[in-house]
This record gives sequence, C-alpha cells and structure tokens, in this order.
Amino acid sequence: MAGNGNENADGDFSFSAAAARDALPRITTEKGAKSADVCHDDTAPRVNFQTIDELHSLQKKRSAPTTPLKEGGGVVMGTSGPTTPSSGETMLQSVSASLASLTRETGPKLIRGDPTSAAKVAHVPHTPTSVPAADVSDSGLKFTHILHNLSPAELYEQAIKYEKGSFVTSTGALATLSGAKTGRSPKDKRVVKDETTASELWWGKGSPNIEMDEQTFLVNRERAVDYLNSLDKVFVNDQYLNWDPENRIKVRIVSARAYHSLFMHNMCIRPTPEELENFGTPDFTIYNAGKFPCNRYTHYMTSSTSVDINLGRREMVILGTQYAGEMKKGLFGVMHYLMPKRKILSLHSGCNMGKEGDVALFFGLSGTGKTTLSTDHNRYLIGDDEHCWSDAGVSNIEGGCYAKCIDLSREKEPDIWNAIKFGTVLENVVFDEHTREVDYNDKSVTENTRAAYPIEYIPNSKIPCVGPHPKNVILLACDAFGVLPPISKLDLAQTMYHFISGYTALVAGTEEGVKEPRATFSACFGAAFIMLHPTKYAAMLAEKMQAQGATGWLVNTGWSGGSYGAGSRIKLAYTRKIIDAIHSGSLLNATYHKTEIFGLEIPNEVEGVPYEILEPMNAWEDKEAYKDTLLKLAGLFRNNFETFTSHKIGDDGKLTEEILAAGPNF
Ligand SMILES: Nc1ncnc2c1ncn2[C@@H]1O[C@H](COP(=O)(O)OP(=O)(O)OP(=O)(O)O)[C@@H](O)[C@H]1O
Ligand SMILES: O=C([O-])CC(=O)C(=O)O
Ligand SMILES: [Ca+2]
Ligand SMILES: [Mn+2]
Repeated sequence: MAGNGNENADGDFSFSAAAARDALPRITTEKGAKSADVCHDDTAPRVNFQTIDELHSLQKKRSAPTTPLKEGGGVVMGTSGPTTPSSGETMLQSVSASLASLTRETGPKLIRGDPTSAAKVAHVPHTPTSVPAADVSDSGLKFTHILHNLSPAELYEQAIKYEKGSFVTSTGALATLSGAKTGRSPKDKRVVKDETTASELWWGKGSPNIEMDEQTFLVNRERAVDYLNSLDKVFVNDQYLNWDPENRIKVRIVSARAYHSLFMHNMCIRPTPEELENFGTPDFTIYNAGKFPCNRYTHYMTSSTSVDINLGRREMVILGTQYAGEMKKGLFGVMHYLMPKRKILSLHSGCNMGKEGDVALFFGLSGTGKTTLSTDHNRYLIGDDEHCWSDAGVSNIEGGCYAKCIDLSREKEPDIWNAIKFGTVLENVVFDEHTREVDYNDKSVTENTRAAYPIEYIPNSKIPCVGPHPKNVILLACDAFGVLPPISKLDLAQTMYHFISGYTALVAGTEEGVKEPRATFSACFGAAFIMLHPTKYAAMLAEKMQAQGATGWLVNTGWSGGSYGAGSRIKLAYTRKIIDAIHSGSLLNATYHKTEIFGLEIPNEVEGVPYEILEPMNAWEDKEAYKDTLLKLAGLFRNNFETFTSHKIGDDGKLTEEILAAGPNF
C-alpha cells in the first residue's frame, strides 16, 4: 500500500486515502476516454513539434530574399551554375565572379548562409564545374559561406558570436572596436595611374592621389581575394549610392566582419527586396580584407596598411585597416570622379531643407559641424556628409549618417542621441561593463568615437533624400585661433576663395596644457576625397551658385574671445541661432560692417546671439594679441593659396581675378 501515507503505526502522521480523494478530483485514465477529458499540464492548444529541433525549426519563418538561409541549407555555387539559375543562384554566381582569383579561371565555391548550418548544406547537390585538372587546388576544393545582405539583427548575432569587442549597449546599439586604426589613413591611400587617369586626375603637390601602377594593384587585389576566400564565411552587401535615381551607382562590399557589413548597411542606400532580386552586376566593388596586412615588400607600400582605388577596374582593395570609414570615404572618392563626368558636382557637405523647401548646404572639414548643424529639429535632413548637386537639385549620396560622439549630450543634440538605438553601430566607445551605459566623454580608446545609423533614424529626415537647388551655402570653419567672426556674409568670389582654401584649425592634441591650434587647409573642404583638380569643382560650384542666386556664408564654429586655451568654443546654442537666422532670411536684410584684412561682412545684430561675440576683436581682452593672431592666420591663408594662383577657375577670367583678390589683404 505504498504511497497512502497512513502506514505509520504510531499514527504520528496519517491521512486517509479517502480524504485525499475528497480533496482532489479523481483522474480518469481509462482507455477510450474522450480526449477532452484527458488532463493536460496546461491549457495551451496542441503543438506541432515532437522534438526540440522541430521546435527550433518552427521559430524561423521564411522571409524576403534579404534573409540568407533557404530552408534546409543554401545553394552551392561555383562560377558555372545550372542553366536557369534562380535569383539566389544568380547572386552566388555574381559573387563567385567577384571573388575569382585573377590567375584561376573559376571563382570560389560558395554557399549561402552561416557555416554553422553546414551539416544541412552539405547535402545540397553541387553541379560540378569544369575545372581543368591542373587547376585543382585546396582553395578550389573548399567552400566559402556567403552572408548576403543580412539584416541588422542577423549581423548583431554574427558580431556578438564571433567578433571580440562587440556588445549591445543599454540603448540597443552595437558597440564595436575598429582595431588598431581608429581613423582613416590618408597616407596609405593609393590610386592607380593608367593612361586615362594620368591626364584626368589631380596628381602631385597637394593632391591626395598617391599613384600606384596596375600591376601592384593586382598584387594587392589578389592578396585580399585570397585572404577573403580562405575564410569560412564572408559578408557581401549589395547596395546603392546616390538618391538621384538617374545617377544611382550599384556597389558591392565584400568584407570579413559583421561590423563592416552593418556599417555599410547603415551608410549606403538599402535596396528593397525586389531591387535586390534584380541587382545584377555591381558598378563598383570593395574588397575589404582589412584584418590582413599588405605586404611591405610590395612596390609602393610604405606601411602595412593600403587602401587602393582602381577606377578602370571599378574596384577598391583594403588591407591592414579595419576602420570602416575607409569604405565610406573610398566610395566618396569614386563619386568625386564619376559624377563630374556627368556634369554633377559632388560635395563634402551636409544638407537640409526648411518647411518652405529652402535648401542649405553645410561644407566643412571633419569636426566642424556638418552633422551637428544639418541635424536640426526644425528642418528636414537630406544628408549629413556627402551630396550631389545636379541640374535637378541636390541628392544625398548615402543612406545613413556618421556622427561624432565625443561629449555627445542628450540636451544639445537630442536627435543624434535618440538615433543611437538598435541597428546603430557605435565605434570605439567606452561603456559600463554591467549596465552597458555609454560614457560619451570617455576618450580611452580614441577621441574619434562615432555612431553610424540609417538616415531614417532622424525623425524629420527627408526620404527620398533629394531636394531642390540650394538657397544658402554655409562654409563651416572651426577656428581655434578665435579670430574669424562667428558669422559673415560672403560674395561669390569670397565663397570660392574660402571653398578652395578649405580652412579649419583644430587643436593638435588633447593632452594637458595649452597647445597651439594647427591650421588645416583642405581644398573643397575635402581634399582627401577629391579626384580632380580643386578648381574643377570650384568652377562648377560657382556656376551653380550664380545660376541659382545662392548666398554664401562663413560660420566659425570654433573659438571666441581668444585662441584655444584663452578663449572658449562658441556655444552650440549660439551657432544654432546664427544658422536659424540664415535659414529664415533675416540675415539677408541685416546691416553689415566689413572687417579689416579678411574683408568679411559681419552683421550688426543676430537674434539670440550676444552682440559682443559677433565682432571677434570685441570678445578679445588683449587687442594686440588679437591683431597679431589675425595677421598670422592671414599669412597662413596666403601661403596656402599660392599653389592655386596660377589656375584659371572656369571660363570666366574675371571671376578668377576676383577670387584671387578675395583673400586677406595686408
Ligand atoms: N558651436 C558649435 N557648432 C558646431 N559644433 C559644435 C559647436 N560646439 C561644439 N561642437 C561639437 O563639435 C562637433 C562637430 O562634429 P560633427 O560630427 O558635426 O562634424 P562633421 O563636420 O560632421 O565631421 P565629419 O566630416 O568628420 O563627420 C560635435 O561633437 C559638436 O557637438
Ligand atoms: O571619414 C571619416 O572618418 C569621417 C568623416 O566623415 C570625415 O573625416 O570627413
Ligand atoms: Ca559628419
Ligand atoms: Mn565627412
């Protein structure tokens, strides 16, 4: 009678079976009882799985073609596929061709999907390729898994599983490390000089285009391709550049890291599933083998990093740097070549539009405020960094923004703050190990911490990212000397003079003690990215501004009341008021006075901005020091412009003379 609990003879504890029966209804277990009477351990309906594997297989629903895995594995593909390939197979054929070694006839054997699903994939029949026996090699026998246009969620999983230093922050962003390089490496950039580019591009003093020959490019390309093919899996992004549908460029990015794939997913224009189905052959391909160095014994290599552009082959190779910005800015360089050929001006500028359709461009070097000031809660954001200006108006080149995060605050930059959420890549930031809250003031890894997010993360972004012709052209300079006025109006010649000069002055280091500001002159506010001589872009800008009657402005987002160390950076709130006054048109009707030396027109009043700071000299206590510093800066401008004095700008000889006269006078 085991289990009845009443066997204890001394009766210390006992309950009767009958009492138990009274408390609990009797369970019917007789055969033939109706199923409704059978007791279940919960009230949920019956399930469709018998095993844990079946349960897991139910969890994932098949989706649009952007998702990599076909159920039960992938399609295996060498360069020669079945006679009527499906769109997935066409993609694999195309990627296999992209990854083909230049010395072997066929591309690698590719499988769609993550290698962890390899067991299933292995069962998929493979159409044998007709590889000559002599070409059989270990690399020819192996498979590479292709992770094609993964979604952000899938890329998060890949990063967190396989890339050290990947974490989800408290707001859902993906924190990543870019490795040894936390910024671009302009000295390691090479451009292939061939018969065409020798005459087309800007070479020599001041040019960012350091030459390399075709043969050396192929050596680096082969190195990158062999490295990528040696991996178990590579990421492939097929995306677009330029929101102007008539001048859209198809780009393919092959990379080894989920970080790179998610970065480009955010920064380039994302195709719809239909567009991806019909993507076809890319116009330009990046091979990002940044985890692998270049070979320093290779001709032209001066370090273990090499970023190589071949315009003829429409390819870019990255070796020895994992900083994702190289891809973004490499493609920008390509646009600076392709677009002017179509009479379209490419611009290193932010761009936004008011409710009335008034468009403003924000030019400026890195850190001067393009992203900060174009992200304006009262205006539509067209883009923060790279644009085209065609006969039809402006268009953003990119599909995302790349904001500096150092000292980011919710109060001062709420829209950027709120964009740092699920899907956003956060580079090189420091966070609390437990709460995963980011400390935006922490420069332990680098000062150049960055967030890359899709443009639609900004609430008032203008999708599609196009707009009419600009009304205002704002040149931003962060003048750490503190002598340029916070706002001045420019005539056309002055606008061109400052556009070609491309001035900013940042503070050299962030170490203790006062450091001398260092002036930077970068033609067209982006010499690192331009391909043609600066005067070609300047001539186009002059022509467009003239035709549209656009007004030029110079805005100093840097120091006031003294140079770095003595003065302080102009409050962002004041700069925003200045920008508001430009947009509203109120500054067009203001009264002005002209400054000495630079001949800049300063408004006598700007709503919401203290009068004392409008005229820089007023804000300096030591007037002599102000004059000396102003003269010093004027000298730097003059020296820099010397290389341009022998160049004609456009067909208009008069404008060239005016531009030369628009510089400082002393
Ligand atoms: N008065 C000001 N105006 C603009 N920005 C300011 C001002 N004061 C401080 N800042 C800070 O300066 C930085 C400007 O960086 P921003 O990201 O806008 O540069 P950017 O021109 O977009 O550069 P990049 O081309 O490298 O992306 C921001 O961190 C911003 O908070
Ligand atoms: O390219 C980068 O790393 C960031 C950027 O926008 C610039 O420097 O202009
Ligand atoms: Ca920016
Ligand atoms: Mn930029």
